[in-house]
Amino acid sequence: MTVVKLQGISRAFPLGNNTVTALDKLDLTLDKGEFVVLRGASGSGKSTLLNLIGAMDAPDEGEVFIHGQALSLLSDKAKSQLRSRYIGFIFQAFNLIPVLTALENVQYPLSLQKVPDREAKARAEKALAQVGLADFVDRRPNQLSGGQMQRVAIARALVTNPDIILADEPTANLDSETSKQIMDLLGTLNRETGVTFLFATHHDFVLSRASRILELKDGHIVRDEQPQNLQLVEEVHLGEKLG
Ligand SMILES: Nc1ncnc2c1ncn2[C@@H]1O[C@H](COP(=O)(O)OP(=O)(O)OP(=O)(O)O)[C@@H](O)[C@H]1O
Repeated sequence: MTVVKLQGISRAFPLGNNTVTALDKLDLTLDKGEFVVLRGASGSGKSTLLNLIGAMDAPDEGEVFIHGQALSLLSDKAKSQLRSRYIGFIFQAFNLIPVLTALENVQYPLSLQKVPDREAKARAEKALAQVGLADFVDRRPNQLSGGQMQRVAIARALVTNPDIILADEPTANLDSETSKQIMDLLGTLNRETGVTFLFATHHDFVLSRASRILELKDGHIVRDEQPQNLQLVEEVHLGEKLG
């Protein structure tokens, strides 16, 4: 099932008297359950792409479809409803609310959806248990490690049962061991819940966990591969070397 479709997307930003083209006539389809890594040098357009899919920004040309719904036809209110219903976000800086406990942070998106308190609390507890934080529900962000804060942020993204979770460098502020644990957790959640993940990252160890690897360069997708194919390519090269 297609969750996201981008058709002929272009996005440019003004820079002095010039414009910088961040994305250039880009097409992309993401299906339910994919675990997609988005790579590319700094400035290649990764964040711009995530912002467009997350309905946080609009393209200059082309159309973004979420569940077949063209975003350009929606009012701001309808867009934020669609965002809250179908899309979860995980940020590099965690973006937790400091005065709220872990439980309250995770409950927050449900209160925006007007889910009754009791149900919201039960769902938030379940999401925190899913990320291994059942014993930390009453802690505030400053009483948690970086890895634990990112787990709270993951629980907050999951709690609304989104179809897709967008993550911009989710492991950028974590040490490598914690980053690996967080990636393993995202992989497990992807398999268990079927949620599609799309995350921008510079970390190479993530590649072995991906079901699809996209690479952006100068606003274009220059690579779109499944790891099995990658392995095949590596084997062929190896075969060539051995042969
Ligand atoms: N709000 C903006 N105003 C002006 N230029 C912008 C804006 N947002 C992005 N750009 C430019 O668009 C291009 C793509 O930026 P983007 O942030 O999408 O890249 P990125 O791949 O996410 O980079 P990084 O890995 O450094 O986060 C860059 O040249 C950037 O300078």
